[in-house]
Order: sequence, then structure tokens, then C-alpha cells
Amino acid sequence: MTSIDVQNLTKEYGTRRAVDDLTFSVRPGRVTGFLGPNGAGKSTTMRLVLGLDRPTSGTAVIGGRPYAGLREPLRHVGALLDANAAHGSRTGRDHLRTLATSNRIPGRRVDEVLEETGIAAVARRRVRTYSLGMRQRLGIAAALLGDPEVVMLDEPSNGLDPEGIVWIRALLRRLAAEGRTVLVSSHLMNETASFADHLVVLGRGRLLADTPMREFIDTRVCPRVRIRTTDATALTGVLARHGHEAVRHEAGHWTVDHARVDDIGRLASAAGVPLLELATEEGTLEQAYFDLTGGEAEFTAPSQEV
Ligand SMILES: Nc1ncnc2c1ncn2[C@@H]1O[C@H](COP(=O)(O)OP(=O)(O)OP(=O)(O)O)[C@@H](O)[C@H]1O
Repeated sequence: MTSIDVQNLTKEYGTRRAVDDLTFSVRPGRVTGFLGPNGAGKSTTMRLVLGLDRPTSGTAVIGGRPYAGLREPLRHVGALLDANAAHGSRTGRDHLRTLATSNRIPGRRVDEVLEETGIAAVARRRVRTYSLGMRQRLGIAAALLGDPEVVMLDEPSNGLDPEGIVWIRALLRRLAAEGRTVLVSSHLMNETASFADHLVVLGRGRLLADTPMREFIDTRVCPRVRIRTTDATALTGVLARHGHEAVRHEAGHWTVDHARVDDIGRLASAAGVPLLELATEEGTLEQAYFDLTGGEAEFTAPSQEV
């Protein structure tokens, strides 16, 4: 099985260090989400792995070999970096046929990936007439063309409609279940949470985290208990007597940190507090991500009151 291995990778553009001594591996059989604020170095890292740029120092290899050393690379690595990579004057089908021919990929794969990505109906139209979502699907079709063991996608959900978002989620899960190595960058935290098993997070070119997703969330965000009641005074009273602090939210519900739903339920029941809702609120990837990357963003808008 084929891993992507990045070792002490550094890339400088003039005096700017886009990638700073990065070391991590992307393993087969799982989807690895690649996260980080704008300018963190995700695309640069992907370009270095694909041999589209030369590192200042360090190495990036696929199955132990640099991309440039792979024969018929599309049969090993499929990548989507830029949805506008296809020539606008070509049809989608011709674009894929050219890629297939130069990588000795059987012609039937062109029709298969056109079907799989849902663009068979527009395959004979020129790419310049495609919407962003159609271009994105064409880029994904190109990535899948060689039936590769390694798939790298830079923001694949960009421009996709709701049906497309559901489709890409299932596709990524399937590729990983087939034992492929799947690296996907995204700025959409809910999306990433829905497909990733593992996360690699960058900030200002450096590695901030390389952990299973569940662990990433659980170590940063404590789950809390969420409660709705018709008698807030009784609720806060009984909780305070047992050392719990309840926090009121604008929507009308309460939350209690560092508590278990069973304990809070028993206390409320024993005190006769009427409950409309009692649930565990798991931490989200978004909360954990902000906890880690606060201060790592290079470009931020002034904060706004929510
Ligand atoms: N060709 C280039 N010449 C000069 N600087 C570059 C070049 N490519 C990238 N950079 C710089 O390298 C840094 C990392 O950029 P990169 O595009 O890799 O980040 P990213 O994490 O993919 O960001 P985004 O989420 O915005 O796509 C940025 O500061 C960017 O301006």
C-alpha cells in the first residue's frame, strides 16, 4: 500500500517561508483532512508532493519515490489542485481522452469516470461553457481516471451543489474503504468532519496537528450537557447546590460543562425540575479547530459580535 511521506519539507518564496520543516505521513485506508488558515501552506505542500514545485529543502515521496520518478503518474496518483486546469476550448471528454492516452489508460475509463462524476451529459460541451461545479467534477474525473492508489484533492467541494456535496462525501469514504490513500484539503469544517478519519493541520507553514479526528476534537473541546426547562430557578438552584454551573444561552437553553448527562438527569429528576430537553453536546471540529489555530491565521477580519 502506498503512503505519502513528507520529511523536513521546506519551501521558501524569496524571504517568505510557505512550508516550514514539515514532517508527516498520509496513510492508506483512511481519509486525511488537510486543514489550516488561508496561506498556511496546504496547496504549496500538495504542489511539492506532485513535483510541480521544487522544495528548498526536505523531501516529499509517494510510495517511497518522488512523483517525478513515477512512470505514467496518473495510474498511481490522482490530484485535483485547480478546477480551471482543463483547456477551455476542449470538450470535457477530449480533455480526459488526452490525459488517458498520455498515461496509457484504457479509453473506457473516460466514460466510466464521466458517469461516476455525473458529467456524462455535458461531456461533449467545451469546458469554457462549464459552471464551476462542472469544472470541479471534471477535475475529480481526471483525478480518478487512472484508478490511482493515491488521491489528493484541494477543496473538492468548492462550487458543488448540495447533491454534489453528498456525492463527494460518499466518494471519499469509498476510496478510503478500498484501501486508497486520500488527502483532502478543505475550509469547511462540517464537511471535513463528515468524511475525515484523520487530520493534518498546518499554521504558517508548520505542522500543528497530525491526529485521528476524534482525538483532535476530544482533547480540545469538552462535551457538555444541554438542558431546556420551564423552571430555570429550580434548575440552577439544584445544579449550584451540587457544584455545577449552568450557563444560559440566548436560544433559551442551558449548558453545563464538565458534566455527564446521567448525573444531571438524576439531580433534576430528584429535585422535581421539569425538563423539556436533556442531551450531551459533543464538541465539534469547528470548535477544536479554532481552539488550535487561534493566532495562527495570517489574514483575519476584525472580530464581530455574534
Ligand atoms: N508562487 C508563489 N510565489 C510566492 N508566494 C507564494 C507562491 N505560492 C504560494 N505562496 C505563498 O505561500 C504561502 C502558502 O500559500 P498556500 O497557497 O500554500 O496556502 P494554503 O494553505 O493553500 O492557503 P488557502 O487556504 O488560502 O488556499 C502564502 O503566504 C502564499 O502567499
